[in-house]
Amino acid sequence: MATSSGGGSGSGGGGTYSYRNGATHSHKSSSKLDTHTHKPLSLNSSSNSSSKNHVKSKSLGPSSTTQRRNSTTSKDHHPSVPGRVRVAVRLRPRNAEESVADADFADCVELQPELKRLKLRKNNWDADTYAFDEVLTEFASQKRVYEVVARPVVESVLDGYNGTIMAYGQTGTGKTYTLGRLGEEDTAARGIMVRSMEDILADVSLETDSVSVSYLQLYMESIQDLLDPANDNITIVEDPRTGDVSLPGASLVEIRDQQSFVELLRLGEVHRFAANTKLNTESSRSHAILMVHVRRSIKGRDAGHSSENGNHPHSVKSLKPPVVRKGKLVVVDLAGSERIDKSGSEGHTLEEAKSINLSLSALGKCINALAENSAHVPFRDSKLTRLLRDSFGGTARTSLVITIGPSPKHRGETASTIMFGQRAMKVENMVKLKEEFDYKSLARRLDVELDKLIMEHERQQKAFEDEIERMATEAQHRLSEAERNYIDLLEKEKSKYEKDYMDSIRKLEDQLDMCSSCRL
Ligand SMILES: Nc1ncnc2c1ncn2[C@@H]1O[C@H](COP(=O)(O)OP(=O)(O)OP(=O)(O)O)[C@@H](O)[C@H]1O
Repeated sequence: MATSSGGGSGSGGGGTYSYRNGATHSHKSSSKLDTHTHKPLSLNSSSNSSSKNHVKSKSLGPSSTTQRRNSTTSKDHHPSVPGRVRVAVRLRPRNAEESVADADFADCVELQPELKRLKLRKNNWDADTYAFDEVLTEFASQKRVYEVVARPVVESVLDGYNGTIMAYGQTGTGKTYTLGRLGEEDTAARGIMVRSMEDILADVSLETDSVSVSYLQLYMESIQDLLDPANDNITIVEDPRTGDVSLPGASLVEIRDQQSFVELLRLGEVHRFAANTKLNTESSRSHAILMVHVRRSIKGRDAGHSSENGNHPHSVKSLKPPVVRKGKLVVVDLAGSERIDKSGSEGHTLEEAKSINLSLSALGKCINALAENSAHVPFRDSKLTRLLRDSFGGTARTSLVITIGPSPKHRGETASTIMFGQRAMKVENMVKLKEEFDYKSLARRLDVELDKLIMEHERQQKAFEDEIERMATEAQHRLSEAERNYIDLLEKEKSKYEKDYMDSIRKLEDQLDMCSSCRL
């Protein structure tokens, strides 16, 4: 797993990376700030070591669609640019229950969005302050949340990178609201999944590119297909050479329009609900994972159309396969992060809680290891981390939104969510462009080329045969005409000789007559 500890000289755009609609932002963010001095304080010894290693992340590449369309330069050696995991915190508004129960109490957090800081109240007079990449208040619209949390990741997926958007937080704090809302009655409520697909479909060309999705649930260390519920024990396959993670057993549905994607999400939700009812559990106890595979062919680099450009079809260039960029977007709605001791679980619920705990703590351990640049990152400890291996801290661009509630009753959970987000901010990714030659499409193109050549050959053969036939017919005509002319000529000659002969006979007869009369 490649992590970057120095340099920070990323290519593709230059400048310090910031969310698109935010100000340029330097990363002192993996730190708790002293409330009074606002000086960064270390969280623990590990943060010391990591902060030594921490460098400012450079731009993750062109962010606008226009720039993206123009950035199709040849990159045969997949270049890597570093990019830190971006972490946004989102506060859910008080719900009805909290409005009544906590009426006399201040919220446990105070947000300072313009400073991108959050204050976690310890008591009435003291608070810890934390910096995040983005601080989203209870008034933040779904559109804004999409723009700051997800759009940069979606854009990099369209550029051929892997990207991950995760929501982490206690049950009921708005993870599903943030990621999974379909927004059918109220389009303004559309969540990150729906908005991501809108942007993807708006940017790809369905003639040359393809978009396909898998939708899964990870429950008690077993991966279930939300698009095909009978398929409930999917295995994870890791490519030892590239490190790519795939789920060959999962349904992969090609998406051609937004409506069919929304239908698919709805179907997934129905299956998720049914599966969880059968298992006597709640959806919040499983992780929901949406995988979107975007495969794009790179225009302007496809040398295969040389014949169309007026060049010779057999030029060497036509043997260069077209380039495809493959991006994978993984959107993970993590299970509720509450601790076992607090949930007071027993029996099956305890096992379930342990399983969630196992996967979330494995995720936490991987985050710690990545943040500390450890040689070993324990990805293999859980299915969740195995699944995210190529999407988190590795070769992917990652955005994490941590969701919190305002209630002082859940201060402990809120604090632990904040700590999780703080650690994730230290994870440096080494982003890799996933670009490869498309040999299959080259073979297809060569087949088409061959068919064209065969047709052309057949056409020329036929034209040649037609020409031979035409010439033979013409020769035949000429021969017949010559024959006719010759016969005419012979006839004329014959008539002439016959006439001359008759004339000579007549002359001789006349002469003979004259001699006979003289002799008499
Ligand atoms: N930002 C928000 N604005 C308005 N309502 C919200 C917001 N976030 C969450 N809610 C509401 O809070 C409730 C819980 O949200 P949600 O189900 O998304 O939480 P969750 O974190 O996904 O929970 P679980 O872990 O149980 O799945 C829902 O009724 C949701 O509509």
